[in-house]
Amino acid sequence: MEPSDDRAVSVSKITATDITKVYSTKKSQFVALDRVSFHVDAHEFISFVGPSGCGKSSLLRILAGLEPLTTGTLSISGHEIDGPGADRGMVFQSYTLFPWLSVRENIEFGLTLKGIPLFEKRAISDHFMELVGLQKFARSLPKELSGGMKQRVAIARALANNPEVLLMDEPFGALDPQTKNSMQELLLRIWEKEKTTVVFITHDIEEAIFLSQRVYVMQAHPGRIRQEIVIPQGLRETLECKDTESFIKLKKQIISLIGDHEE
Ligand SMILES: Nc1ncnc2c1ncn2[C@@H]1O[C@H](COP(=O)(O)OP(=O)(O)OP(=O)(O)O)[C@@H](O)[C@H]1O
Repeated sequence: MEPSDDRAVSVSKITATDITKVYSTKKSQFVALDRVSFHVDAHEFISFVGPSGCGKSSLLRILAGLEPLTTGTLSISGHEIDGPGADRGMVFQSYTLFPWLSVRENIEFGLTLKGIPLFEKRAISDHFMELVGLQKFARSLPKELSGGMKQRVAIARALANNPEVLLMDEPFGALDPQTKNSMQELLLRIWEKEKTTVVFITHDIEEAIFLSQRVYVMQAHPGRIRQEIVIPQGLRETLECKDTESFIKLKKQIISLIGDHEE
């Protein structure tokens, strides 16, 4: 189930050291993130969970280069992040497809901007449409798709640009439970196949345990990392694993970690 990733020889893809984020207004300052340090190795799937307001989205926006950090350092493959870049693909909760473009055109959007030749573009979009099971919908417009299908296009579009890291902010948060489950299985399959490095943000503790190799549990006021939880290998084989004793035990452990700090 795990990709052939020997942690002994793996290199940190993302290194964050003592990141602080302070939002300033004319009258006040608000510390959203306080000395947050973490690392993500190449090909790892990492999640951040925590109560509302703990700074999860701020952290992802900083990783995406959409928001500057206040102090600290943050690098991807040794290069400091100083703005958005093609090395990072993003998938948000809200559907961000271009409504006037077909599924194929949405997936090819970044490739068109890069001037990739047509035959190469077609091969890449074919591969990713197949990966997310949307070959039959190549010509459909986003308005003709369900929420789950739109997110599959968003994932395919992000991956088509061959990013070093895939950043996902509650991508399945708006989906019904059944669709959410099938999207989680699909994402896990894609991750195993493509060996993408993924940073995933979610409120859903089950989702984080099911998808991730490690989970960073955050606390709020100010936003800090409370604990790093390593998910045991072999725990997350199929969706049924969510009903096993060890899965439920881990879930309770994370809930109590978050709960302790919400009082
Ligand atoms: N642009 C901003 N200006 C001022 N404060 C902000 C800004 N963006 C976020 N904050 C504050 O920073 C804190 C962290 O916000 P953030 O959205 O990162 O948390 P979150 O963990 O993603 O929350 P949620 O799970 O509810 O989405 C919150 O208290 C929020 O009000």
